[in-house]
Amino acid sequence: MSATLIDGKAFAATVREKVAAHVARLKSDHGITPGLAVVLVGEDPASQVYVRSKGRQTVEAGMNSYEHKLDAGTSEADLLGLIDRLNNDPDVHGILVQLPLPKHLDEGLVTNAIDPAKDVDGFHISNVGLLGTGQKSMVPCTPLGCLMMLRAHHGDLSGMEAVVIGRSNIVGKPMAQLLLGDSCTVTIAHSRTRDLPGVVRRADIVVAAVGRPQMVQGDWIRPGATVIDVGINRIDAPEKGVNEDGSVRTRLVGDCDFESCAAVAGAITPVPGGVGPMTIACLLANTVTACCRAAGLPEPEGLTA
Ligand SMILES: NC(=O)C1=CN([C@@H]2O[C@H](COP(=O)(O)OP(=O)(O)OC[C@H]3O[C@@H](n4cnc5c(N)ncnc54)[C@H](OP(=O)(O)O)[C@@H]3O)[C@@H](O)[C@H]2O)C=CC1
Ligand SMILES: Nc1nc(=O)c2c([nH]1)NC[C@@H]1CN(c3ccc(C(=O)N[C@@H](CCC(=O)O)C(=O)O)cc3)C=[N+]21
Repeated sequence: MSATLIDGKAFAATVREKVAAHVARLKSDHGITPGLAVVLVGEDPASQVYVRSKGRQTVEAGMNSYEHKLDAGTSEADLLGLIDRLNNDPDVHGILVQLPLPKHLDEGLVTNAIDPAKDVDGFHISNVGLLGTGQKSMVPCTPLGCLMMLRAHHGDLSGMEAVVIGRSNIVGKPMAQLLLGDSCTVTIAHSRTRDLPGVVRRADIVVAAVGRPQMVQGDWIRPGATVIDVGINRIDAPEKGVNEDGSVRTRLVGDCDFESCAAVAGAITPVPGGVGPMTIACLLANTVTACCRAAGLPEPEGLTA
């Protein structure tokens, strides 16, 4: 491997320290404790892991964590009722509804029911529109975490060729907006893109958000490019043996083939320990930002886009 490893886990720890320091000041100087409400509908095991992790890190940063676990059959009206209560609760500064939701619930409707000022995911159409027009908004956590790592690694990004693979509303599109905001020349690739390897070879910055394990190959990467791997994919790892119940053990991999990409890239994020921990750190950062805006206080520096 010749690439520099961008250590998202370590970077996330520094973001959380900044958040904790700001939270301590809000408490001591203003008597305000930021609060984050996380709503989980159903029992998806991966979602339960993330929600637990979010709750623990929220408390570790000195903030209040409110977890709402609803059963998988919860009606849309009940969920909207909860969101309405959270919107009107002055102790709650950030609201996150864990996605995906069970099929009978309309994700768009639910997301847009959240008060945009408390929308720490940045998924509300108002925040999407503000980001798209270069105005102050709540910025989606995963792309924000990627941007922070890119800025820390490169300094100024202006004029760089960036290729984002994936056009989802939660990762690909907001990532492209942020890179454009930093004056990159941005290409968004997706499943209909012709000659994806050829498109990716142009890039100084590659952000892979596809959901296909180890798809991006080393020979797609321009030598020296920076590779940000957003993918979180669980694959069978028979080399790790079997669980007690006889099922095969698994491991996490990204959307990039780490070995071959790291041999060519200038810098690369690992999976795990890359974008994932930064996503949660940015969620905490957004909660503090939302709290400061609500209180009319100055926002922490370096924690928004
Ligand atoms: N680290 C973190 O914190 C987070 C990680 N993730 C991970 O990031 C990945 C992407 O997530 P998300 O954006 O929600 O996924 P989506 O499934 O919503 O979007 C995937 C995108 O990849 C494109 N795509 C699929 N197959 C190909 C292909 N063969 N070639 C080129 N493009 C392709 C799709 O194109 P099209 O639109 O044409 O179908 C789509 O735009 C997943 O692995 C997810 O687990 C997600 C959120 C947070
Ligand atoms: N409303 C909403 N907002 C989200 O931000 C959101 C969501 N729904 N639904 C699911 C996705 C996924 N996501 C991750 C967060 C942290 C890690 C993370 O910390 N991953 C660790 C590994 C964790 C493990 O071992 O499973 C790592 O990459 O090192 C991963 C994925 C947030 N998401």
